[in-house]
Amino acid sequence: MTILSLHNVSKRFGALTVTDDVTFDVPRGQALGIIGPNGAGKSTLFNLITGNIRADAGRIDFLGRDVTRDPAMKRVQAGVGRSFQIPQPFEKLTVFENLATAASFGRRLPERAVTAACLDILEQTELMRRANTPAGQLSLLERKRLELARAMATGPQLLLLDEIAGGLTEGECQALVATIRAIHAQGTTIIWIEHVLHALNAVVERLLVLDFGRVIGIGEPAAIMASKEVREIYLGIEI
Ligand SMILES: Nc1ncnc2c1ncn2[C@@H]1O[C@H](COP(=O)(O)OP(=O)(O)OP(=O)(O)O)[C@@H](O)[C@H]1O
Repeated sequence: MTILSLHNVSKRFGALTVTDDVTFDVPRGQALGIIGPNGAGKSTLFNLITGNIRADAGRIDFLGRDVTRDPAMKRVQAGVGRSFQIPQPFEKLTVFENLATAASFGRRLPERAVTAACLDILEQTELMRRANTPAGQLSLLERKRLELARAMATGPQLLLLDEIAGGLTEGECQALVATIRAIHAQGTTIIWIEHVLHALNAVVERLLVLDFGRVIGIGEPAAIMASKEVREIYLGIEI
């Protein structure tokens, strides 16, 4: 079953076409990676899927329903969860309070259920021992974990991760990858934008390549990375 479909979606900022006639499907349960040079339009694609910006043309279906005109809040409640490239926690709130805020925003749950859901996510994201620490005191890896946890707290069926591995050491990156793999193994569909290709390749089953807002390839990661067009874009970068 398809969880998300984009049909001929386009977006312009002034004279700049940032999303150019993008069409693709994501089957439920899949992990899809999105790669492409800086400015290719990757984050814009996420903003279109979450409803943070509106498409100029085309249609977006989520769980079989046309959500193209739905506001962001409605899409969160329908099951679209998202982490941001730059973590945006409430610095003075504790890790638990940050999660509880995200959980009550994303799901209409009674307070006890919110607490249970948050405890589950703290366990999954290895933040339990930091539950009562203000977000502002976390290490970079913990901030990334909190960003992931906040996205999970909204109860997503589709989890969008925006460059969550950036800036981590190799060891930290592997630790975060293990957590994301475990979340995926439990059935959450993931779309992950990432420049750290080996992290991406440890999780995703399919890769989409974006360049100047256009999809220039989508398919099995090894085949995509071997294609001439992709190698040209990444010329000089070790992949
Ligand atoms: N709100 C906006 N108004 C005008 N231009 C924008 C806006 N948002 C993004 N852009 C432009 O659209 C283009 C694509 O940006 P986007 O952030 O989607 O790229 P990206 O692939 O995510 O890049 P990066 O890998 O650097 O994060 C860039 O040229 C950017 O400057």
